[in-house]
Amino acid sequence: MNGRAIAPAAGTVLNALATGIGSAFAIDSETTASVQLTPDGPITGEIADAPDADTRLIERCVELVVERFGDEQGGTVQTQSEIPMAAGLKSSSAAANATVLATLDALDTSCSREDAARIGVTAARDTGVTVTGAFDDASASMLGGLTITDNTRDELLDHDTVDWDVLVWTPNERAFSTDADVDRCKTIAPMADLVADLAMAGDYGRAMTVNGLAYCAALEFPTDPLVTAMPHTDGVTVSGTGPSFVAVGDRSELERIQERWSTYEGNTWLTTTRTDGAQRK
Ligand SMILES: Nc1ncnc2c1ncn2[C@@H]1O[C@H](COP(=O)(O)OP(=O)(O)OP(=O)(O)O)[C@@H](O)[C@H]1O
Ligand SMILES: O=C(O)C1=C[C@@H](O)[C@@H](O)[C@H](O)C1
Repeated sequence: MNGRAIAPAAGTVLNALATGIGSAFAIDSETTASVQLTPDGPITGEIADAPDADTRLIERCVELVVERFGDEQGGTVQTQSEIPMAAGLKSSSAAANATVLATLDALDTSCSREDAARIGVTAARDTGVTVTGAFDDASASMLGGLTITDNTRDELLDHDTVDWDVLVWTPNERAFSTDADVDRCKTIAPMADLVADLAMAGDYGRAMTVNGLAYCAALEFPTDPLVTAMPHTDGVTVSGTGPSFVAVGDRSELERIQERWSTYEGNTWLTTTRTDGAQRK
């Protein structure tokens, strides 16, 4: 009873910490989960190249799928990831989605992709790795493309296919979502409402940039990456609760910004959006 699945990372259009409404888009960097189920026994997890990292999220994902679709199986789950952990690129959503699909694969069963994402969101809430549940990130990673969600009800408000080049800057430091100052984020709710209106109207680039200005102020991230990129890109923002930044736009313009962002410490890389989402392998 073995299963395997992959799920992509995502970048932010609208961070949901202020109002519960969020929006994210899948990008081409992924996490692989492998699950081996046994007739009984405990469920244990392992994260490749991160022996000290917290494995409770992926263990809870296996547990929830077994509770709903299995027969008290135990087993093991391993993740291997290209996505830097706690860097704002939705590593937790990708790990949860890949693990849920790999467990369904091992049980030789299935459910709708939206429901599979909701199981991962429940696991994230149960293990305390999220503030709102992050159904925005989970749905973008699971479905591919761009999603807009109401995280207070785990409801999909919109799903769109986007085909963008994406520039990412990932500084060396890490920022766990649950360490973010949620009260400060709530003070920028009027700007989050504006971002939601822009995103619902399909004006994703401007939505991202307003999100970036508001959340860099609230979470005290630098605004220089935004100001540098703004004249040359369609949209730029701090992603999630940071510290990564993402910009979208014309490839040759992004290459110019890449030169500027490469002077910052950390890793700057060009990628694309992903329309295919999470998949069994
Ligand atoms: N590859 C992975 N395998 C297993 N668990 C992971 C993996 N990546 C992240 N996690 C879990 O997610 C937690 C980090 O979640 P967090 O939301 O802070 O990061 P993120 O999803 O990268 O950030 P953001 O939500 O801002 O994009 C880790 O402590 C770990 O429990
Ligand atoms: O933990 C959370 O609830 C979230 C974390 C970030 O990724 C945000 O971008 C997301 O909107 C919500």
